[in-house]
Amino acid sequence: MSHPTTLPYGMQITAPVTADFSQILTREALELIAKLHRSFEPRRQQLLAARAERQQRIDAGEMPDFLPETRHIREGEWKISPLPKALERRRTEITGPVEAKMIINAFNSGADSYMADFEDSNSPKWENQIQGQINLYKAIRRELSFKNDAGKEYKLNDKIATLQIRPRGWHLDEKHVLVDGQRVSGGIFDFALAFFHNAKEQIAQGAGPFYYLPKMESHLEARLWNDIFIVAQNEIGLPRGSIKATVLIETILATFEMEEIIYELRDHSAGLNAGRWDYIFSCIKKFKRNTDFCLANRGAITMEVPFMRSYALALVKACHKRGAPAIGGMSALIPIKNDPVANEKALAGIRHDKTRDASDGFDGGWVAHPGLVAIAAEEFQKVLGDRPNQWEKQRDESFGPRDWLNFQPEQPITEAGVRNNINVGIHYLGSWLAGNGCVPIHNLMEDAATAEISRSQIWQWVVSPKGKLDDGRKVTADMVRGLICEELVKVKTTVAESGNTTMTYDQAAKIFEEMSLADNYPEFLTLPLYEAMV
Ligand SMILES: CC(=O)SCCNC(=O)CCNC(=O)[C@H](O)C(C)(C)COP(=O)(O)OP(=O)(O)OC[C@H]1O[C@@H](n2cnc3c(N)ncnc32)[C@H](O)[C@@H]1OP(=O)(O)O
Ligand SMILES: O=CC(=O)O
Ligand SMILES: [Mg+2]
Repeated sequence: MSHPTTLPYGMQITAPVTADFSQILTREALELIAKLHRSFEPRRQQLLAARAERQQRIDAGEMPDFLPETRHIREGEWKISPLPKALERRRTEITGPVEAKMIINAFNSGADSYMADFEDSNSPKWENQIQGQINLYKAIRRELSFKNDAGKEYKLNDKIATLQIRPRGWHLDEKHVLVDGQRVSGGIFDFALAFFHNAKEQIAQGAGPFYYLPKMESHLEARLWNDIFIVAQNEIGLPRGSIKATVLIETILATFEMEEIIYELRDHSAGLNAGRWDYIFSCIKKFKRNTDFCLANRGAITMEVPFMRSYALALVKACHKRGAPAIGGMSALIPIKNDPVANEKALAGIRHDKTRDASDGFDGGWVAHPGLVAIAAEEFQKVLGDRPNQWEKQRDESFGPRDWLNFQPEQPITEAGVRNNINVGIHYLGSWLAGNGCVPIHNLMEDAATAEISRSQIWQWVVSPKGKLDDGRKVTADMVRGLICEELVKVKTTVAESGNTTMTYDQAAKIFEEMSLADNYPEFLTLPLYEAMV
């Protein structure tokens, strides 16, 4: 293992640092990571411990509600700091993993914004993380190009989307980088590298540095990011408020603290996004021990069921009250090749999703694929016309626990639904272990968040007395084990037919079984997966 860079005092890197990688892993950038680690790691650990303690209280029957101690924030008059022009128009935001071709395609897609993803759609192999940083560094400087095996060349257009970057969540470490013998936070690592190398260049270009912050469960977790931003800006000599960040509301607990989260980040806030897939996962995870709680097949949990709809509307309300953008989430539908009828249906589904979000007051929404940008743009255009956004649209409903904790529907749960969760879960885990964090499966986009739903539903259907199929059979561990064997064969056949190796799929099935049948529900799928990853 070579280390072209002299490492800061107390730092170790346990993965290869090639000559290419050392362009990003520079001494100065690593100093920032070490500084942020020493300043904030104890707080990250306290907040993770607080999550675990709160989960124990919820397991024992406590239900979430608004915090009495932050009432003055919810009732006070305040707004976020003004946003730069580059963030005024976000009708279409494309997202995707940080590989060179996809970065170029996303920037060129015609979307207003591009969220480069080190999180749900990315498998955090060392090579993916560092190569992703190199790719973004080059793209920001218009130096990124790519040639595929057929010789097709990819280059950035003159007009490209505004970049936002999503680092990993608080629960994930970067296991290859240690400071004083401790692993650093994956989120701090991703943020600090991107920020250190690019923030000044982005400011010179008039757009950035902008981030997306995932999977938070409380306003105190948002305060941690805010404090990190303050130190990072100071360290490189940028004024406070140079950074702007959009928080994904994708946990049920964060819904009770939406205004507090915006408040904590108010100098750095670029609003909220409705991260629907992790949100569903979070609802299952948080109330998994409640025998009254059991959701139907994944396909039945749409944005239109009451608990999802009330959360989405409350998010628009919270944002616009505070002068902040409200960005819609992502439909898992993607264009379908070689089946025009199915493709039409998928595109109609996207149109429906974006029409609803635009009419509800969202200022824009996410798409998974360049082929969906124009449709999303058309639907927002119909509602917004010439306005870049609809921040002025105020909603006046009151939402609270009665709406957000009304977890329906509970049926149908079907054998096809059980099989689908198993099939998708194994397929996704196998791809992730092979280094690919976003996969089309059965014509839907699948990523870490959707895979979490699949394994959590299996866990819940086995444990909950309500986990019964529509034909009366109880979902049991034995039933699931049998179906895992059958679905593994199908997954391997599909993967082999698509020309990919099936090497990681037996391990994927084993991990899926452990994760969906363990007595103690594992908090995140990606935690054991990351340890298993070589
Ligand atoms: C829950 C959440 O967190 S949602 C956010 C995280 N999820 C995402 O970001 C989804 C990102 N999307 C993707 O990774 C892909 O669209 C997939 C895996 C779903 C489907 O990928 P594919 O099957 O390769 O799509 P397809 O073959 O139709 O792609 C056509 C072209 O569009 C490109 N493309 C597809 N999706 C994207 C994207 N999101 N960004 C940039 N380019 C893309 C492909 O690279 C391909 O390019 P090429 O023609 O130059 O070779
Ligand atoms: O990150 C987005 C989600 O839906 O999860
Ligand atoms: Mg998510």
